[in-house]
Amino acid sequence: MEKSEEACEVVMPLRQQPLKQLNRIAKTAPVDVEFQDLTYSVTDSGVKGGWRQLLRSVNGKFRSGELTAIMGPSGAGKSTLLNILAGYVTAGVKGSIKINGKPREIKLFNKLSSYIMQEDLIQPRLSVREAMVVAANLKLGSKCGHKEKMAVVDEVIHLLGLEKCFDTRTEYLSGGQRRRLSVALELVNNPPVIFLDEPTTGLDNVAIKQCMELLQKITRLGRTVICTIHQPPASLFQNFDQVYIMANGYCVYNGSPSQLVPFMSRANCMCPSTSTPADYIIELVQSNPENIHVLQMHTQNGKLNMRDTADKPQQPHQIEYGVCEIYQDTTQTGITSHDIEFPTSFWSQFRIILGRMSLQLRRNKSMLYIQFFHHLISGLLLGGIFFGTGNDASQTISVFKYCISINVFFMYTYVMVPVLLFPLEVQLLKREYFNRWYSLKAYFLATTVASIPLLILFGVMFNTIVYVLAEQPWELERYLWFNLMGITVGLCSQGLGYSIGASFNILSGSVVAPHLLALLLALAVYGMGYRNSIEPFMKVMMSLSYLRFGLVGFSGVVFNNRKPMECEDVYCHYKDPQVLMADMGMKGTLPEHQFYFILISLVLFRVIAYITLKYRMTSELRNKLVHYAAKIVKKHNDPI
Ligand SMILES: Nc1ncnc2c1ncn2[C@@H]1O[C@H](COP(=O)(O)OP(=O)(O)OP(=O)(O)O)[C@@H](O)[C@H]1O
Repeated sequence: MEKSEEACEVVMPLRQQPLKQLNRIAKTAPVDVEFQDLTYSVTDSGVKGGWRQLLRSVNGKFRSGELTAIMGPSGAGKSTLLNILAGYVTAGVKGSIKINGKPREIKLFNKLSSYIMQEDLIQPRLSVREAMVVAANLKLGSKCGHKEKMAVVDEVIHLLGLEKCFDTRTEYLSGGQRRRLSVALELVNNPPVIFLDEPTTGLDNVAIKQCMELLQKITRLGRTVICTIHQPPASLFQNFDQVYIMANGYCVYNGSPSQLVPFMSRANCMCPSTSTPADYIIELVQSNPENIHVLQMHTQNGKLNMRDTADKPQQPHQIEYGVCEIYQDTTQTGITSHDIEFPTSFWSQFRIILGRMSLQLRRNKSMLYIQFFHHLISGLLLGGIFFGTGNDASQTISVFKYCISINVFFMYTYVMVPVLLFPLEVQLLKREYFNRWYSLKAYFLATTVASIPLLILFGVMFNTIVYVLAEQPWELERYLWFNLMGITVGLCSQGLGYSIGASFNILSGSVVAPHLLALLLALAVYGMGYRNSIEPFMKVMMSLSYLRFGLVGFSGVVFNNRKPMECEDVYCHYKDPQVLMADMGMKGTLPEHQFYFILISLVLFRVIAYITLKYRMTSELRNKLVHYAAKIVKKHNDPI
């Protein structure tokens, strides 16, 4: 940090220098994005026919080395067009999208482009430097050495004016700094195409100006920069190389900002000298739908491009790269799976993500304290309630309730944490996964592994407290099995929590989870006390509840292979705990078997969570399923 500040003082600030590092890592040719007759509809029960057209046969071409703004009033279809061009939405789209004149290969295109979403989704509890280093490690791969990566990080940080907050934690950044960091994170691998959804929203005028300057700088690297913008300040309108104005799913202007006034004159919509052209055209299309029709006819729905010069040739000095590896890939027919791989290997991705998660976990002090005290206090309370019952024959039923309570503790604790926290994590994952930082498998494995040490640490602490306070037998094997049961029930519950957290938002998840847990708990204790008279159907149902295995497992650990308990009364019915095991329908059960069944549930829940995540992340798959489902429903509803 000090070093970079020193350097800034004595030499020309880096942001004024040519961007050597970024230029050096750019191995891709410039990319032009062209679209023709792009139409997109969604199901909407509120409109006639059940379908709503969001894009209506729009056309256009966004060139490399140019900063293009997609503008228009709210609801015009700007974000929809951006999502489609970026490949975020694919199903239900008609028309063609070409990359350098060739049909777009979505997976290869994702490798060429970065999408910066409207919400600044940035990993918390990392400094700007750490967040950038993680991005560089994941996005630049092993072909680039550590020194080169750091040089790129330095250059991007200075380019975006983030040097002052190099060591600031991301959660303490201002709105403008967060926005710049979102751009910086995606810029480290210098992608040829950058999409930005509303990059100026929520920024003040100075920040908007800085943001525009930044986008222009990136454009000068030969990048294709496409952003949506609601209504730019008049002073900045002319800074765009191309503007694409939309209204009600149509294109009403496509061309250079300077050509907008002559264009409106030709369409008999003279712009008064008191209005700025950008504001005026938006007012026009908002005030009267007929104007949309007139303007879209004049621009042939985007086919005509009103450029200052008919077709600006690429400025050779801007593009300094000779080798066009990825471009060649995109135009080759024999695409190998290697072409669409991630920049780093699976294990490197896993290692980097795990490192980041561990650091974030360590820094989340309040969460650590809460978990520590939750386990400690719960352990003391539960141990206090069942104090000294472990070998008391008059309390055998209490010991069984003790097993239920421990099971319930592990269940609620480890289900509810991911239910409440994972939906936020999914939002962050969305940005990084869509921009191809890493594979979902590497992320999911890292998430699973990162949570294990704390679960073991706190789980063993809780178990030891309740074991000692309840005065369970001092036998190492029994104590180890007791811990193993608790930890597997905890891990299994965590898997269930991930499945719920990956499927629902926080609100829905916190309603669904307790209902589901109540059901699993009811199945776990169903028929206890009725010996073996449980109906076969209910036996099958009970086998669906991992809590049943947990309960039987804990009971087996506590009651199996022990001498008769001490009885101080005249008669103790459950002096031999096996009598209770028989009454509860658990006689002859071995904790090992219960442990295996819990393991199966554990794997099952993780697989469900992974598939759900994959479904949520892969917009293509999700959109296709929704699209086909809607088509089937429509078919059935249509009168023959
Ligand atoms: N999945 C959907 N189902 C139904 N309508 C949708 C869907 N997605 C978008 N829309 C509608 O399509 C229209 C265009 O949406 P879009 O988000 O592209 O607008 P926009 O121009 O980006 O607006 P803003 O500037 O307010 O963000 C809006 O009227 C929106 O309500």
